[in-house]
Amino acid sequence: MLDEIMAGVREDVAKREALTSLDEMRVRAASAPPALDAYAALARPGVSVIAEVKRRSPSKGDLAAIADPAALAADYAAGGATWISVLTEERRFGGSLSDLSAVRSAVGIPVLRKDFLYGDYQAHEARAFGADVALLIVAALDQGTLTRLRVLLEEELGMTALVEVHDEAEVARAVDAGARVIGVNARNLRTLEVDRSVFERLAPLLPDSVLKVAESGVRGPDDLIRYASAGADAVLVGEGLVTHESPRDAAAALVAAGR
Ligand SMILES: O=C(O)c1ccccc1NCC(=O)[C@H](O)[C@H](O)COP(=O)(O)O
Repeated sequence: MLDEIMAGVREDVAKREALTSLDEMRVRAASAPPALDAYAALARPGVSVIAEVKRRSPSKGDLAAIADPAALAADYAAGGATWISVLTEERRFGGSLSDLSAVRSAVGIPVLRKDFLYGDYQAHEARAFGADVALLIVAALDQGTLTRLRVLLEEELGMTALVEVHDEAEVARAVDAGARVIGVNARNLRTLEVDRSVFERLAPLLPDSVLKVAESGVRGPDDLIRYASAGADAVLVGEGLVTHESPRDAAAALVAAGR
């Protein structure tokens, strides 16, 4: 699944880079307003909620017809979310960079670009379109690229890197790359099944200094409480919010449970 997604992402990035060069994207990133301190926002007491703008997914197909991603993000922020996550991958998730910039304009809290980054172009693009955080998936990157992109995002672009792992070996690689925020994704990339016990297994391996994000499988407050008792500092929630009749109320209920 990951290889198929990456192949499509590479084709799409090549098309965008043919229109706007890396040099031009660097200039756009450098002229964007400074990134918000997403790390500090997540480090506050309690379990934070990262609320995701997610239209569809490989595992579930269409999830929600999101006509106005900015309005959805504003609802999440009003519900007390700490970050907004925006899926920008187009082919499998129906996202876009337009969604990212619309959300950026609508909220004053940190915004995560959730995509399949493999190179400098996408990192500069994330910053140029207003992201404060970008996802790095360990399984998609060799160690040199993982470390280089983490440094580019955090030390050059002033952003925060959310480094995503699925197993013990990837935890070691994320720590070696200097990750300060690590997300454990409970969704198996081969079977696409969600197993919340993966967080319970991997969280004890993460250094105390690292902020721990539990990704996938939060359908309501009970799931947040389960992740919290295993040491989560934050939960990242997509389907459970976008499919709710009131995403704002659903976000608020999670935020209340996380306090
Ligand atoms: O959601 C998927 O089907 C998926 C498949 C393959 C790679 C990534 C995938 N999802 C990205 C995510 O990590 C989730 O959107 C995020 O953790 C939220 O998960 P959920 O709350 O279960 O929608």
